[in-house]
Amino acid sequence: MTASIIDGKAFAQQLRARVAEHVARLKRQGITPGLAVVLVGEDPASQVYVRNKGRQTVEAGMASFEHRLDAATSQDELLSLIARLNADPAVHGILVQLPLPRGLNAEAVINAIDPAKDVDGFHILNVGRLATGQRAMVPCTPLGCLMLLRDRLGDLSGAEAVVVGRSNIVGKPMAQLLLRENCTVTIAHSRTRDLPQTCRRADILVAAVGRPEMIRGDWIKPGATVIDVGINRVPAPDKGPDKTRLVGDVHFAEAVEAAGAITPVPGGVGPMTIACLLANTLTACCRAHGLPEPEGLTL
Ligand SMILES: NC(=O)C1=CN([C@@H]2O[C@H](COP(=O)(O)OP(=O)(O)OC[C@H]3O[C@@H](n4cnc5c(N)ncnc54)[C@H](OP(=O)(O)O)[C@@H]3O)[C@@H](O)[C@H]2O)C=CC1
Ligand SMILES: Nc1nc(=O)c2c([nH]1)NC[C@@H]1CN(c3ccc(C(=O)N[C@@H](CCC(=O)O)C(=O)O)cc3)C=[N+]21
Repeated sequence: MTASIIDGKAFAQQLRARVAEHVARLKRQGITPGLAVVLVGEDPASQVYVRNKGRQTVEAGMASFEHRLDAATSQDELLSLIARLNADPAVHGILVQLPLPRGLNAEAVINAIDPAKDVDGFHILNVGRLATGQRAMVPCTPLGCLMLLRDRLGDLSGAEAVVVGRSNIVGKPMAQLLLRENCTVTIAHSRTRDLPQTCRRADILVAAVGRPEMIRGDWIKPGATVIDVGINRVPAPDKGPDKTRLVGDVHFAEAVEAAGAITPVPGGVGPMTIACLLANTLTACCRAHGLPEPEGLTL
């Protein structure tokens, strides 16, 4: 069996177009959704993401506010920027790019964000709301994965879902969303005793590990739907000296022979993350103005 390739790039483009339509309607009412992105330090990968986010925010018709701070920024300086953004009515969404440089306390910074503007869904209040089934801001990457899964499979009820990875930004919220969808959810991690055998149970396998091509073809149940969240830059000597390419956490060439459907890297989950960030910003803006929320853009 050869898997169908889930085109996250095309799905994300459609989602951004729908967001842009709603934004245009809001602007005719005199409201412009605004997203503030805070980047501390000079991590090259983060700079690329932040630039992409800013560009796509503007393309959707929203206002983009970029704050680039020196790596030596103190916790107090960062917290006072967050306080200003919380108070700014033109800012409906705030994203602090992670990881933060050493010396800064990410937990404290995230929990200082107004939960209503927490478009990453990382604030403890949004985490708790998601876990208890209350209306929350849902983390962008898991939300994007869920949209792809629903589009492909429809009702997920009763499916065996295995999430490899238990980070606060991907693995745990992904597991919460799958549980909400009535999947039977297993969360695997570095202490899982028999990872290959655990993965073989999965009708839905989500890989968020950060280890290039770790998940092999024979770990995949025939016909399973595989969502590869991993973004790993590895050397590509075939392309020339010093060249690199992106690979996921799943060994794509092997997995494509076993799975029913699979997301590629790049062009899978990554573009969905940014599209969901824009959707969350739109949702936050509508909530802030007491307007009805556009349908189908969040849970
Ligand atoms: N496409 C996108 O939009 C995004 C992609 N990413 C990518 O997703 C990947 C995961 O990101 P993130 O969740 O932040 O990563 P973290 O490093 O925070 O978490 C990795 C998780 O994988 C587990 N793990 C590590 N090694 C193994 C192993 N050998 N076997 C089983 N489990 C293992 C860890 O287990 P333990 O807890 O026991 O240490 C941990 O729970 C990365 O490649 C990242 O770049 C991240 C965010 C967005
Ligand atoms: N507060 C915070 N929120 C995040 O959501 C967040 C973060 N910090 N820190 C880093 C991770 C990573 N992340 C990605 C977003 C888009 C792509 C993406 O667009 N990827 C493209 C390729 C990009 C490329 O070519 O480098 C793709 O997969 O097709 C990837 C990864 C968001 N993250």
